[in-house]
Amino acid sequence: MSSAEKPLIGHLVIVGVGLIGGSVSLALKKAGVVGHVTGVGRNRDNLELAQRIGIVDAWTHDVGEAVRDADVVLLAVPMSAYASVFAAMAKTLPEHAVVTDAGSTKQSTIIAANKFLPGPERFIAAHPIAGTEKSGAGAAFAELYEKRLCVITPVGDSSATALALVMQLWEKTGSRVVTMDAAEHDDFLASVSHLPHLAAFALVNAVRRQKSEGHDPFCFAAGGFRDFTRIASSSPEMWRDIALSNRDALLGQLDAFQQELNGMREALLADDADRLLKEFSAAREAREAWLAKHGDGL
Ligand SMILES: NC(=O)c1ccc[n+]([C@@H]2O[C@H](COP(=O)([O-])OP(=O)(O)OC[C@H]3O[C@@H](n4cnc5c(N)ncnc54)[C@H](O)[C@@H]3O)[C@@H](O)[C@H]2O)c1
Ligand SMILES: O=C(O)C(=O)C[C@]1(C(=O)O)C=C[C@@H](O)C=C1
Repeated sequence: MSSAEKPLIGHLVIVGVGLIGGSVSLALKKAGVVGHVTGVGRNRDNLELAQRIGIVDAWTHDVGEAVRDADVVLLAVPMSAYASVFAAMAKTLPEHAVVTDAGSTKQSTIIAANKFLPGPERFIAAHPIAGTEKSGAGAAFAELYEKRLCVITPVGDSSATALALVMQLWEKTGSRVVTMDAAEHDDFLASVSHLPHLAAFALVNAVRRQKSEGHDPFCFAAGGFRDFTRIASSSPEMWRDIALSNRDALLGQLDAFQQELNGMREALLADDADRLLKEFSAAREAREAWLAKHGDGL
């Protein structure tokens, strides 16, 4: 970007400068499409770190002040913080400013925007389907979204200009943008993201509860346990919020998963080798097909 050129986004305000918000800033800076980035958060140490490592150019604890001359505002906070963040920016958000987010569930964010944001038509909900089990600005990296999907869930009265800008923003992070209905998004993510996290937390707890004196099953855990449970190292607060904000879809997925486990239990109880083999083979085939098609991200 030459000094005479106007960047795609003059002033970007990121509320929640953690893994996700920090990585958006690093990616957009790397792409040369953002002028000035202000970070908003609660934790001083995290914000100072974010400035030191070049994620933000300035920071504040005050959402209302930060958005006063924003062009784009990105929410990358836990799901339970949306209502208070939207309410805090309501009075000072300039009319031209566009708002997007990175929350893991989409219906709840649209409901919060409709309730608390003036001009909710300039809120374009988004979800980059990329992450790690780590949290905070120190975990952010510019390449997180490269070759990953970003789902955008516009609604009927979404502003066309806001939608175009938000699509460009996410494309500039390196992701492939797809648009989808918010309810459909929440149903899909309940099965391929939220259920696996609950299953990982539950599995670690099941093993943890088996611990007794002189007998620690964790001593014998290796690659299988490590691969299955990496995501159980994720932020408990973040996952509490995601689970509650997609409660109904997740309850449906838990029921379906329990049925699968019951089927395997029955087969085992009945020494039904054929049924076990059939179930294991079908799962392996489905996973291999997924890896072949989407294993590199898209
Ligand atoms: N981690 C992932 O893999 C992943 C992937 C995609 C989307 N998401 C979603 O992105 C969002 C952020 O996740 P993350 O992994 O970056 O979490 P994070 O914990 O790394 O960062 C969140 C930041 O928000 C700050 N914060 C909390 N409440 C706030 C408030 N009221 N006002 C301002 N700042 C506040 C925290 O201090 C923290 O710095 C969540 O909604 C999450 O569901 C996460
Ligand atoms: O790779 C991880 O650690 C993740 O959990 C990332 C992951 C997921 O794939 O479930 C988690 C939450 C999101 O909203 C999107 C992506």
